[in-house]
Amino acid sequence: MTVTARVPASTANLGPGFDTLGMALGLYDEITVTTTESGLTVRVEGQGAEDVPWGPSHLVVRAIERGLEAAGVWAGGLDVVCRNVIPHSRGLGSSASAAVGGLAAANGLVARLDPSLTLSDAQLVQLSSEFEGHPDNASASVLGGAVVSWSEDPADEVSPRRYGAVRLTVHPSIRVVVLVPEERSATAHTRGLLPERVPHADAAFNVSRGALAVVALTSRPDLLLTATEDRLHQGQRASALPVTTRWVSALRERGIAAVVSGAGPTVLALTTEPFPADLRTAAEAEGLRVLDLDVADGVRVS
Ligand SMILES: Nc1ncnc2c1ncn2[C@@H]1O[C@H](COP(=O)(O)OP(=O)(O)O)[C@@H](O)[C@H]1O
Ligand SMILES: N[C@@H](CCOP(=O)(O)O)C(=O)O
Repeated sequence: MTVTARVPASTANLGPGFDTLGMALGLYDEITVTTTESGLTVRVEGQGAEDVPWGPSHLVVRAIERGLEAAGVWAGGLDVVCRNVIPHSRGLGSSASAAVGGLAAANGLVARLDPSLTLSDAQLVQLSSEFEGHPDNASASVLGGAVVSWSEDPADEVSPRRYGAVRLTVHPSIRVVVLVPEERSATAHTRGLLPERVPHADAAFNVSRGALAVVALTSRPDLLLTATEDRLHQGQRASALPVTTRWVSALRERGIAAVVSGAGPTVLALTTEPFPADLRTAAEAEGLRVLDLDVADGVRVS
């Protein structure tokens, strides 16, 4: 049996929605899994091929195994081929896409073996968020569109944290542009820069902007600039992301709703107009890749 999962990248936070809002983006990794008699073979092409392990500790392999285990299915052996397009450690959710892609591929195998065991989207959101830790990225790659995600504290010490998400339909006039630097930034590192506590006024500020972001994304794109303001994470991470911070400010000064994509360093710009040619030229001259992307649907398996 062979299945292929095509999984989109994602952008998390969208400014104020720290660990909550996300959006699936039209850059895709493809994972092809074939069941074999025994053993494991892994081949990786494209982004990260030289960096990730080609064996049982590979994120995609671990996610496939987790998906099979969750469905109660066992495979004698696996051949896994990853064709990666999503850049790693740039704030485009590559690790969440790897988790979602592996789980979805496993689910494709399960569906062929016994359709009654197939995992639902809600289970995929739960498993991928548990697995990777960022429900804003993971649920966007599962469900597509923009998402509001949440988590609930476990009832006891042995139960897992519970995750949920709903999909929002993004207003058709919203265009997405990302500015992707060459330099990497590990999410774990920039999360470490965040303070334990935040002032109440800043929390209230982000509550208003986060709620407004849902309105702006779905029906009032004219509110995007205000709706993408944030006081909870971007300023706190700025020292680790000087180029990103400069570009976010420069775009916002031109009236473009720009934010740090996930934990950075990519810049996400949401516009209703074509991205200004002078800014594109200037960003490219600094070595940033400027990509116009579609808002994507969720992971698909064939
Ligand atoms: N497709 C993949 N296959 C295997 N490992 C991956 C894949 N994508 C990401 N990873 C792992 O996740 C790390 C990046 O995760 P992270 O720092 O959260 O950044 P990102 O914003 O890209 O998710 C990579 O260095 C790599 O170890
Ligand atoms: N909400 C998380 C999102 C991390 O996204 P990534 O694409 O940078 O891994 C955070 O801001 O830490």
